[in-house]
Amino acid sequence: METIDAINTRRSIRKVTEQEPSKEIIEQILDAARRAPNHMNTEPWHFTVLTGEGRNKLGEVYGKVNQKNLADADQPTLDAAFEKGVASAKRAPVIIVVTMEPSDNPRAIEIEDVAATACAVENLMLAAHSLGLGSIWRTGGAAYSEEAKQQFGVSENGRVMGFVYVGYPDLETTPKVPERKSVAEITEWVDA
Ligand SMILES: Cc1cc2nc3c(=O)[nH]c(=O)nc-3n(C[C@H](O)[C@H](O)[C@H](O)COP(=O)(O)O)c2cc1C
Repeated sequence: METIDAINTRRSIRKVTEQEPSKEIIEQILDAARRAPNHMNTEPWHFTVLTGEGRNKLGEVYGKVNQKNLADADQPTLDAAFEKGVASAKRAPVIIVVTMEPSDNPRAIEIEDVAATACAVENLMLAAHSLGLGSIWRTGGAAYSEEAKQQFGVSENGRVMGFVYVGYPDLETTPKVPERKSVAEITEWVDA
């Protein structure tokens, strides 16, 4: 697939089949991720690939965050909220937890490390699409929780950037193309 076609046709894929992509194909998309631009070559990204029961690591985070939002609930309600979280982390056969540690180079700027990691995620998603996989970047409150930082070994200054769900698209559900502003609406040309 041409790069321009991959960019123009990628969609966030919310529904995928249970078929687990091979380790080789996941390594291929991670290889694309690590080629993203990054100022001062800080390479601030890290990827934790969850498959099978490994997805419970994220499920536990979702579960605990669900429970935190239920002040004064009884035990059965708390248990159900936890189980709902565990089930949420089974929505794709592979989930890639993307974390970022800011560089210790005193000249590095944190937002640039965040930007570089976001570029890596886009590379990853475009590579996935070009190889026939579907993906979606998910965050929600869980990504910004202390529980997630602890679970995935992120330092105080680091960040959980999100959870990229990967699998083979369930072809019965065609994602809607979100409306986008035209190039003219978002662009100003200055030539004098
Ligand atoms: C930083 C970030 C976080 C996102 N978090 C979520 C999320 O938590 N849940 C979700 O359904 N989609 C999430 N998305 C996907 C967007 O909803 C999606 O990109 C947007 O609707 C445009 O659709 P497209 O990716 O198909 O072009 C996220 C996207 C980004 C960039």
